[in-house]
Amino acid sequence: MTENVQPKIKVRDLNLYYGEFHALKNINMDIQANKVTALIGPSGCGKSTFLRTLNRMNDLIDSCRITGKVTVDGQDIFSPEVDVVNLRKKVGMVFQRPNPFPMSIYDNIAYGPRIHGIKEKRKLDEIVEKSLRAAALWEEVHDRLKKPALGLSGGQQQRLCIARLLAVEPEILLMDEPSSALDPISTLKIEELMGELKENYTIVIVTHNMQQAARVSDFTAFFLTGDMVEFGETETIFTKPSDKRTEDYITGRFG
Ligand SMILES: Nc1ncnc2c1ncn2[C@@H]1O[C@H](COP(=O)(O)OP(=O)(O)OP(=O)(O)O)[C@@H](O)[C@H]1O
Repeated sequence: MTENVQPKIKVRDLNLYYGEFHALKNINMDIQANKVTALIGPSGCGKSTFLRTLNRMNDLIDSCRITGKVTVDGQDIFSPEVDVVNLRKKVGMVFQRPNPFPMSIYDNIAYGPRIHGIKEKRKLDEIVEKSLRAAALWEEVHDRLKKPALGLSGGQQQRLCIARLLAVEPEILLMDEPSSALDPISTLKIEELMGELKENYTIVIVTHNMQQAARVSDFTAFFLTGDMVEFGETETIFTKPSDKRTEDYITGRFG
């Protein structure tokens, strides 16, 4: 069956500079909806920089300059009409270290919806439950919602951060090494969760862990010193890469 769907994100001739330093070189990529796309490559190759470009987090860095085009659902994200707050609501991000707010589990999840004007308790209760269920955390925390989020384990905190993100109804989830600070069981839970979430969201993940990329992703992009060397279906990248540098990296010859 041939899929002929519009990519959720299109990246065209993207270049990014930190001052004089050319950190991303002419990147072109189509990111498909309801799939997991993994970004792999050795340290410093530009994976996080690329991920942060997708919701304009690099705007916060003064020396950063970008050329080229990124569209989300056909809309140019660098266009002056784009409201960055709305963009980041639609394209949310989970970081390497879980970063819950120092407040209750409930208030962490309700925080975003409250900012967006939802005040009614019944509605907030509903969002909190739905988000925690979607992040596979509800069963573990439903009887302690008013307890501090910082009392949760690292793995639970990371799923809480995912739930917090889901509460503002994003469409795209950017995950920057979301399990690198977690133990193997928590890592497995996050990986299982990604499999469930992709039914409703488009996921882009940076990972150092090649087994993880192979397990969770549908598509993989291999970066090297700011170039995107190869991009394709994960199975192909891991079994028959077309570039020798990809092969050397995935077989552990460097990086
Ligand atoms: N704010 C910044 N200012 C200047 N240079 C930066 C900045 N952020 C990143 N860089 C440089 O850009 C390059 C790409 O960094 P980036 O963090 O995107 O790589 P990465 O592949 O995610 O690395 P890692 O796997 O180690 O996190 C590196 O050489 C890095 O030193």
